[in-house]
Amino acid sequence: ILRGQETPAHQRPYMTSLQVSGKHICGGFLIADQWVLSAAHCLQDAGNATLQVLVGAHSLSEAEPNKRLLGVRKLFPHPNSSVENIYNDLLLIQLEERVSPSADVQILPFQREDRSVPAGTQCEVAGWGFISNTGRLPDKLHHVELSVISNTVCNTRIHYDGSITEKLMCTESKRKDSCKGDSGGPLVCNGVAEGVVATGARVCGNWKKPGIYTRIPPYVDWFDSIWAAAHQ
Ligand SMILES: NCc1cccc(NC(=O)c2cccc3[nH]c(C(N)=O)cc23)c1
Repeated sequence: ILRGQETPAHQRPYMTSLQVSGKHICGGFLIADQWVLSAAHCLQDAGNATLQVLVGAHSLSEAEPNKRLLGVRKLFPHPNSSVENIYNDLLLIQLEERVSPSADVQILPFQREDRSVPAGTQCEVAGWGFISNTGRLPDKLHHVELSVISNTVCNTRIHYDGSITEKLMCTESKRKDSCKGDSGGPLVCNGVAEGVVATGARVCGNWKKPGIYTRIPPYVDWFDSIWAAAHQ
């Protein structure tokens, strides 16, 4: 998170850290008591190493009462996700066990209505990703408030020149921005998850490269199909 602020401890209790060998690689968030939503591109950084999901954390290193490092039962990268492009960059993670909700571990509701978030809406994103372009990683959760920009503006030549589909959305990236390590985290607008941080351009905080987020509503049927199969 560039030019945001350290989050008051446990104030975003839905946030999870996706870890490989005890190292934070991506964000994610609890959408049910055994399910986390993140980004498929995060698996690129994982290779075939063991993935774990940290819940209930503020600090990545310090002991905290409700902090739990959980195993992964099954990974469901979106079938149309690809290393080649930014489309369908979603990963559903089935945890080894159900989490018990607490002050520090809560589910975040996601948007089911497929209506675009109006340009100018103030949303927020949180994560343990880069807090500087030189790649400084924080120990504690950060968040930043970002303004939504329309896909029309985001598709102009100076920005993404037509590559932003209706399954993606953009936020301003002038100074404040999400960055490497924030991928998979939620874009929260009016208390509801509307998007997931996509591994955007290789730059952060450059107004010419707005933040790119995978919109959640277009994928609700996919979530439901996975859940139906898992709970048969
Ligand atoms: N909203 C922008 C946004 C959101 C999420 C992820 C990213 N970027 C990266 O994942 C990334 C990947 C590789 C090298 C990189 N170097 C840098 C950098 N020095 O800033 C970023 C990256 C950018």
